[in-house]
Amino acid sequence: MKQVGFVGWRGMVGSVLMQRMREEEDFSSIEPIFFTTSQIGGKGPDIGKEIPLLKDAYDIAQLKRLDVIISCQGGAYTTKIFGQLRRSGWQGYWIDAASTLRMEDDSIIILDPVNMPVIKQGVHNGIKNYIGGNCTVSLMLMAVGGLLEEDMVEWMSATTYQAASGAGAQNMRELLQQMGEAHRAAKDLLDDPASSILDIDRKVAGALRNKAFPVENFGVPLAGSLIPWIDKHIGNGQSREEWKGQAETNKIIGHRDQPIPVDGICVRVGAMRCHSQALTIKLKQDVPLDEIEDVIVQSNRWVSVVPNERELTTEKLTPTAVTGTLSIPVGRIRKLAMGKEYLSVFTVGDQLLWGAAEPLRRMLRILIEE
Ligand SMILES: NC(=O)C1=CN([C@@H]2O[C@H](COP(=O)(O)OP(=O)(O)OC[C@H]3O[C@@H](n4cnc5c(N)ncnc54)[C@H](OP(=O)(O)O)[C@@H]3O)[C@@H](O)[C@H]2O)C=CC1
Ligand SMILES: N[C@@H](CC(=O)OP(=O)(O)O)C(=O)O
Repeated sequence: MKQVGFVGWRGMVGSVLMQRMREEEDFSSIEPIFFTTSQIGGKGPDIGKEIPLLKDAYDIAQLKRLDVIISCQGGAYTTKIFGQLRRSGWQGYWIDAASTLRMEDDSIIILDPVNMPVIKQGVHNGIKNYIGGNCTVSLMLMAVGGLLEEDMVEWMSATTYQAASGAGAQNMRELLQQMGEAHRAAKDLLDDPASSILDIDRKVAGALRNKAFPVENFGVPLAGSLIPWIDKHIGNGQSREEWKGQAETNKIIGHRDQPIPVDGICVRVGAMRCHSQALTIKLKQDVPLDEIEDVIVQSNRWVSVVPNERELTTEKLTPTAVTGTLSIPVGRIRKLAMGKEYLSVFTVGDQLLWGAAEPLRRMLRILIEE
């Protein structure tokens, strides 16, 4: 059995990974060893079988014994440990949720329902580093990867509606605190059916702008508002999250020589853990909508088409409907007024599942079944 080390298993992404691995009984075919940066000698997670106590995630000698390491610990850990480990001669497989190594030539971005041939070729060629993609990119490709695979797309533009979870566990908590504060400010007026809605609105706006409003993690209010910037500025007016759209998409599908343009605006909204995206797709030619829908639904078994009707859309194409599931609904599919090659699509996906943990556990399976 392969010895597999887990670092970052108790964080938010790591916990979702543990849950999925238990559900899929992945632990039965490996010898798991759990690591920590802060609780050496403590107890690991309950995985339904005996495991050793937690080992030091900075102990290169321990890490060197492993066949595979899965890290959900974050980029700082990868930056500190990965180079040392490789320089020490370690030849094992490194599977990582962090973005640090994604664009390196000796790594593959993993999203097997979309790029299994690229992954298989990588394993065959001796590539040892397999990195989960950016959540927005992975969810977009789970939704419309079929159109790219069929070479139907000239360019794509995404406007995203990204959940608080993408910014971390503390940010999810802060969003809820902000919601509570906004409600508290208006509660007395809300309880009075005769109160004026404009008075309620004024109270809420006052609370959001108050210096005491909890913004330690987001920096500004998200509840009752939105934030049209995610991650750093890369210097050309684009945010790093927006840059990843084209860079990672083309690497995932293996199109690095003639990249398909992908660009747009990434926006944080007050959803908990589902990212949504409105995509404008310029097709290479006019294709009827029923053919487009066929290509989308046939591309993987998690994607589904929601008919472009009001009731079905509001019921099925929302973060509330999708959260905690692997479903990738795609809806609002229609041609835009700009012309028959201009397609509009809306999609929703759980950013902790397909956007983070699921590609990692599936990559481990691929390696074990090799
Ligand atoms: N959040 C996201 O949506 C995505 C994140 N990623 C990547 O995954 C990395 C990890 O993200 P995320 O899971 O959100 O990070 P977390 O902050 O939830 O967890 C990271 C580590 O913090 C330590 N930690 C300290 N206090 C606690 C606590 N109270 N509860 C749990 N863990 C604690 C744990 O390490 P220890 O046990 O060693 O103390 C844990 O492994 C990111 O840095 C990013 O690179 C990738 C895609 C999406
Ligand atoms: N940046 C994403 C989450 C994330 O972790 O992305 P990446 O894995 O590319 O750093 C978000 O905020 O929603």
